[in-house]
Amino acid sequence: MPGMKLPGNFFLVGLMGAGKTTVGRTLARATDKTFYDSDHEITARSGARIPMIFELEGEEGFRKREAAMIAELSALQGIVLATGGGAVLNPDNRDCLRRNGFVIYLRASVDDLFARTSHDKNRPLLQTENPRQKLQELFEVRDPIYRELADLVIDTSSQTVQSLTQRLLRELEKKLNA
Ligand SMILES: Nc1ncnc2c1ncn2[C@@H]1O[C@H](COP(=O)(O)OP(=O)(O)OP(=O)(O)O)[C@@H](O)[C@H]1O
Ligand SMILES: O=C(O)C1=C[C@@H](O)[C@@H](O)[C@H](O)C1
Ligand SMILES: [Mg+2]
Repeated sequence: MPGMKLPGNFFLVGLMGAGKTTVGRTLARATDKTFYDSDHEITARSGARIPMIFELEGEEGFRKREAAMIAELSALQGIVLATGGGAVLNPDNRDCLRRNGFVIYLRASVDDLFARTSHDKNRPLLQTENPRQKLQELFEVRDPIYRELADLVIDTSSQTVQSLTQRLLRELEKKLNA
């Protein structure tokens, strides 16, 4: 199915470690779209990594940069956008995503999320004594928000990135042709 022509933009949402960046890249390649990652764009433009932005400007400062980035990127055409895990907390961001593309929620269990994030220090919200519990709390708050926003929910448990991408392509084709 590589090179499949699907219309519009795809926006990936989900918690830290859900695979938005990883799956987003392969999905973009398979659909001939341009890949963007809001976290990477914020880092590239500010010249500061995310933990540094949190340190200097607090989470509030980061969220302002994130909202500006989501507004700008979601207005583009023919893209796959991996959003930051917390982007959906802002109703303006949710509106931008809803209006400008097809929203995919990559859903994963807290155990999987923990396993996929535990070796990476680049996520300031998980630099706590008990990152697993933090992920559990974030899951409880955000899972209903991701579900409400999403046009498609994909369960990522026990699935490789390749098989997930193939499944996504099949589901997208079905939905978009329905
Ligand atoms: N389906 C999967 N199976 C196994 N490992 C995966 C899967 N999806 C992603 N990973 C791995 O989990 C880690 C986190 O993935 P990724 O960075 O894509 O998550 P993310 O959703 O973009 O997180 P963040 O919101 O923090 O940016 C990476 O090391 C990636 O290779
Ligand atoms: O879940 C979150 O709130 C975050 C997720 C990451 O993608 C980054 O956007 C940042 O670390 C915050
Ligand atoms: Mg990411």
